[in-house]
Amino acid sequence: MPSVNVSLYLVTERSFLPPGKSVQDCVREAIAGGVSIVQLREKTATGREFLRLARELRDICAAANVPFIVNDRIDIAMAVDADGVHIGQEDIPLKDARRLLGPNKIIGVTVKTIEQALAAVDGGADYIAPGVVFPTTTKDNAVYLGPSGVGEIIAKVRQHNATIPIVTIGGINSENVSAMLREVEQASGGFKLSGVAVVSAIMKHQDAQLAAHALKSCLVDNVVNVEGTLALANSDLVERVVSLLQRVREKRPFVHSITNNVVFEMTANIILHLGGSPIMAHSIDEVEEIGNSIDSLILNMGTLDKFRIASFHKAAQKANSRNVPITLDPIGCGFTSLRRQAVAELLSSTRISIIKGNAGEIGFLSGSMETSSRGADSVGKLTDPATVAMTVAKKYNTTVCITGAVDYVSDGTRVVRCENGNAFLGLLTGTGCSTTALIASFAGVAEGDYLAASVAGCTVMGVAAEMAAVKCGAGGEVFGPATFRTALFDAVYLLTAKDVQKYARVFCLDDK
Ligand SMILES: Cc1ncc(COP(=O)(O)OP(=O)(O)O)c(N)n1
Ligand SMILES: Cc1nc(C(=O)O)sc1CCOP(=O)(O)O
Repeated sequence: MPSVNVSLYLVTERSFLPPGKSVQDCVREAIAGGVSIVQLREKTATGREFLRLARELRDICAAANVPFIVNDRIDIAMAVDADGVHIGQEDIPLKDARRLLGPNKIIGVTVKTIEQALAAVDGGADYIAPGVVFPTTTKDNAVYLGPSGVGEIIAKVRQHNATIPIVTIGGINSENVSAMLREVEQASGGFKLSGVAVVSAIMKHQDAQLAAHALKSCLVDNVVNVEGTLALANSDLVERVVSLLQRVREKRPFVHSITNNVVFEMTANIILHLGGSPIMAHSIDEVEEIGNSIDSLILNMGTLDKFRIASFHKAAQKANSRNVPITLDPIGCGFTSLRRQAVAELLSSTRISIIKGNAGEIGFLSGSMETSSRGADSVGKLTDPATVAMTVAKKYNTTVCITGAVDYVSDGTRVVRCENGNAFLGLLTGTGCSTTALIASFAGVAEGDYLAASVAGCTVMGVAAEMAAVKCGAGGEVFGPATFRTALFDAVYLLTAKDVQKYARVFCLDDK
């Protein structure tokens, strides 16, 4: 039997599907997004339902030339002539499964220990699945191995001289997968995983194709036999980010920040580490003069007062007169009447090149009732952030960037999804303002392409966060948000064009 491609393995769970979506549609979309193998796992289905679903999914998978695997039920796998089965340590033993299915069917085995892994290899399994690699709520009481535990199993299996595909499972999503793959490779002494298996990261997604695509793009070069760099992201956009990064480092744009008291030092440093030249000044007595020589202006509405508002207007007038891009970070703009009035006045009297905010802030500007602000924090969720970004961009004739676990950027015509990032970013105050500072630095050299500048800012922050998060765990230098901050700033400073090309996950949503 040729080696099975387990690079992106979808395991189904109907109860996770968004309302109105069928498991068949989800599987079709996921295959279009790059899933390489599908397993039907429906623990609550009756035997008949399971059989019917198995038949339908077998046909969908066969049409796409993707192997179709049945979880646990060898009888159903045989009845529908599936490509194979997946069994756990409590299921029918591998030896009996092989006797029933014959040599030409795929048998995958869950393993939790090195002993179980070697036994499955010696018993003739076609792939093994050590896990869970991260805690998951999809399966109760799953034994947690962590990336280091998975790495140890891979090391022992490879030292045993086995080339069997190894796929891990449990709590994997597009935010944690890149870092996890690198950690596993490190812990195994340099052996890569053959793939990742996911349930919720695809099944819960409104757009399973996009979800699969995002995961798949993280596998490039990090998983055995998944090669290439840009094919899965929008390569033109990635190249634009690379060229903006080079331009910032060559031209050192002079970026003026009128920003909040919490992030003064952080903003100056992130601009400096990227390659720009920061100036932090908010006195009304000098902002106009400073405006004579700057390349980019940031108006950040945190810790707002009437003096800062007056400085905003004076600096903005000067910037508009010189065609210098202005990036507005409307912190908590719907939260108090001072902020509501300030943002309304600024947007009606000033040409703003980019508005960068969280869902609560941009939701407020769109008139949406789905989100609100509690101070600087966003409350609630936008059902369709891509459309909200586009609506606000059109309304204010600007470029809009909504930051969150996934960022959306729109210039009113196009929408781009930026998927890099890491959960640590949410634990460190000021990372949103730092993204604004990166965007503004790129805007200073973007020659009017503010969509690209915004995508560049979000992507650099996201990729740097992923690279910093790799240093978390056994033997690493990141223990929590404080050490993450140091690693993040270093990652921005050290970021190369190659890193961007390898890790950027940016997608132009051309159906908008
Ligand atoms: C790819 C993959 N890995 C692991 C499992 C878990 O299988 P098992 O241990 O049999 O547990 P249940 O799925 O039966 O709950 C899997 N299904 N697929
Ligand atoms: C089906 C399954 N088996 C596991 C094991 O380790 O044996 S973990 C798991 C569920 C993984 O779901 P999610 O991708 O949503 O975390």
